[in-house]
Amino acid sequence: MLARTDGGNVVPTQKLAAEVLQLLEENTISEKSALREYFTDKTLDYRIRGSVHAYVFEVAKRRNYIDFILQKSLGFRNLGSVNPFIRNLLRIAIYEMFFKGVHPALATDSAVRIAKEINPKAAGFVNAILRNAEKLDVESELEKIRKRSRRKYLALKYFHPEWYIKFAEKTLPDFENLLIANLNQTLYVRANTIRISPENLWRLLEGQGVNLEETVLPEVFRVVSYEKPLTLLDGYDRDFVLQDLGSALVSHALSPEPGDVVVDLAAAPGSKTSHISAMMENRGKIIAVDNSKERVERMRLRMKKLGIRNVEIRVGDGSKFKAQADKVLLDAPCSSTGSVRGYPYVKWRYEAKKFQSLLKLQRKMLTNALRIGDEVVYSTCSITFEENEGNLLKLKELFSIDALNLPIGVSGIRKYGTKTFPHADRVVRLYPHMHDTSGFFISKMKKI
Ligand SMILES: C[S@@+](CC[C@H](N)C(=O)[O-])C[C@H]1O[C@@H](n2cnc3c(N)ncnc32)[C@H](O)[C@@H]1O
Repeated sequence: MLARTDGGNVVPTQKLAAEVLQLLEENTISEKSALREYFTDKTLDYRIRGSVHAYVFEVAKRRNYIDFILQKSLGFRNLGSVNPFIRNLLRIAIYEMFFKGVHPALATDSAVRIAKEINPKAAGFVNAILRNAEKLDVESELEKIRKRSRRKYLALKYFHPEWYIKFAEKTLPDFENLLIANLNQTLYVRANTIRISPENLWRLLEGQGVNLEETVLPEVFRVVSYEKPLTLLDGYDRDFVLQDLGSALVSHALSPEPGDVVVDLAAAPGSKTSHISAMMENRGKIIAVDNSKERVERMRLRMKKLGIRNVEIRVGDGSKFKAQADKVLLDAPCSSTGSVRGYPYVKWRYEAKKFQSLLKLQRKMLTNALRIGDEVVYSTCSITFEENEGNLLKLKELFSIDALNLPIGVSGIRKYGTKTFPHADRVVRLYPHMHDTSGFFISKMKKI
């Protein structure tokens, strides 16, 4: 597909997608942020945007497999030493050849043309690498890996890093189903009941070509199909938000009431805050805290568009923030291992050291949450034991755990290596392969 950019030149979408992938590789931002940033100063038709969006997500999802093919095709030269734009252009061409069903000659031709524009010398290189890739017997290369290491093989087969497989196999007997479910995202919309009833939202979206299905929550619908990107529809971030069903269940675990004072300690970009506000009928008070100024600013604009009036937004450190509340939500910063359906790049950014400091931060924030209020909901969009049951075990002298009564979910993990979490049946886990949600952990505790 060809895109006409602001300068009036006709540009292939693969070039735009390679630029977004480069942005993503060079900054610790999500696919959605990279696309938003990239599109800011460009007027592009929504179909072009859609095509760039699809390339970015599909390549990001399979990055290890694509890089495996590229590295084999490069021989001794390291893929990391290739110019970043060219590297991402090559990734796109490999994706087209091996997954999109584009004829290898066509995929190569379009990558070579784009490379020629950037740097004529690079065009020959791109051509040579893609010809090598076309000749590569990927199946037998994979077979060699399978014989050497089952985990390495599964990592390539299901497009996940080895550390993820390691976590998943320790956590779930049927972890391969999770890996498969992680590859396809289901979208959900939540009615902003401050402005619209769920019935009227259904009509509003149906009138714009969206097919919906009911879920276990009356205000949340599963998106079956759509014609135009949901973010471009009338009512987006005003009458409805895009929010995973699992994320919406977290606010139900908190069960806020109209007169409550609630503190949301890691609130941005405000999906749960806005849901809690709607459940409180825009009454009472929510203090929404986050330490990222940029995310807080986005949240501020969003709350305004949603018509929310009972939220006080603060930039602050949730591990030290002082307040008093009836109920506290800590939807903690986490490794996001449950969110890879919607944020595939998360898979390629894990660092063991960062993981350890995240665990410490989560415990500090949870300890502070219990200073602020007697009732705390602790949730993460992570499937690891350490960030969830593991953290609760470490702080167990501070609280008792209340049983949750959510319409879907399975118990937490009781046995993990040498550790035993005795309250597994009181906490809830949600999994992509079981519940068609992001992976979530939800727990509710009372201070003792
Ligand atoms: C999982 S996200 C929260 C999502 C949010 N609850 C929602 O539903 O939209 C975690 C948030 O924690 C914030 N964060 C990280 N460290 C923090 C800290 N020390 N204090 C407060 N917020 C923090 C991040 O900026 C991020 O916005």
